[in-house]
Amino acid sequence: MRTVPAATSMAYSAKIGPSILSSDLSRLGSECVRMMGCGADYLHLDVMDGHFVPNLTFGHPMVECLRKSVGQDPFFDMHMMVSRPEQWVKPMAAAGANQYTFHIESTTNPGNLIKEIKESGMKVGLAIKPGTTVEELAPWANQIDMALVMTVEPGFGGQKFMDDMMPKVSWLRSQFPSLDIEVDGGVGPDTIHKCAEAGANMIVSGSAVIGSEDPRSVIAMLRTVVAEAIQKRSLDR
Ligand SMILES: O=C(CO)[C@@H](O)[C@H](O)COP(=O)(O)O
Ligand SMILES: [Fe+2]
Repeated sequence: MRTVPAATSMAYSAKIGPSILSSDLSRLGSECVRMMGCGADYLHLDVMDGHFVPNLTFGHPMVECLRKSVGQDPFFDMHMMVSRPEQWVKPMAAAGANQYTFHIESTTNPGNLIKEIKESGMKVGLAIKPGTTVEELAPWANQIDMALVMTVEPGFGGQKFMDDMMPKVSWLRSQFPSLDIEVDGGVGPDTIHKCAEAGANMIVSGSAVIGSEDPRSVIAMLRTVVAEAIQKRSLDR
């Protein structure tokens, strides 16, 4: 009887999501199309409200236009760096968002928000800032689709990767072997090995991908490193 190779039993896979924050925002639609054409698995869209973080980007009207412009296919992971994330669940779902990733620091009732996001037909991501412990996220891990471990203080692209967040990723991977775990902030060819070894499988990369002359090669390199780490973990089990 044939046995199923361990590698195929892993529930998660390597996915690369460019953060379009560092692109030419006057050409957001074509930048998204360009990233998908370069092999991106999904798009990470950073929503900032000037309150939860000291920077301002865009909201659901922009997402609605983007969806019309890029079509139904690209998966939109909305990174909601906003206070009162409850208020944008329905508008984001209507605008065409696929995943609503909110910060645990921004709400007093994560359980209810998770429920509302699911009822709106979106996947749920739960993010923690560098100062938030992974134990605060853990009670919700079985109810969410993805955990986001921030590797910079949220608010700006182009910051330095924080190595000391990697124990959070390793711990989550050990406790929740099939959970999608995303890292975001300062991730690129120089830092991807640490993320991959710790157990991250969804990789947000802004300036390293967008600022590259060859985004296709950078995306492919990031995916290969993560896929190899996943393969290695599955064989070690
Ligand atoms: O959420 C954020 C910043 O708050 C990120 O998504 C960054 O925009 C990623 O950009 P790089 O750090 O990769 O340049
Ligand atoms: Fe982000």
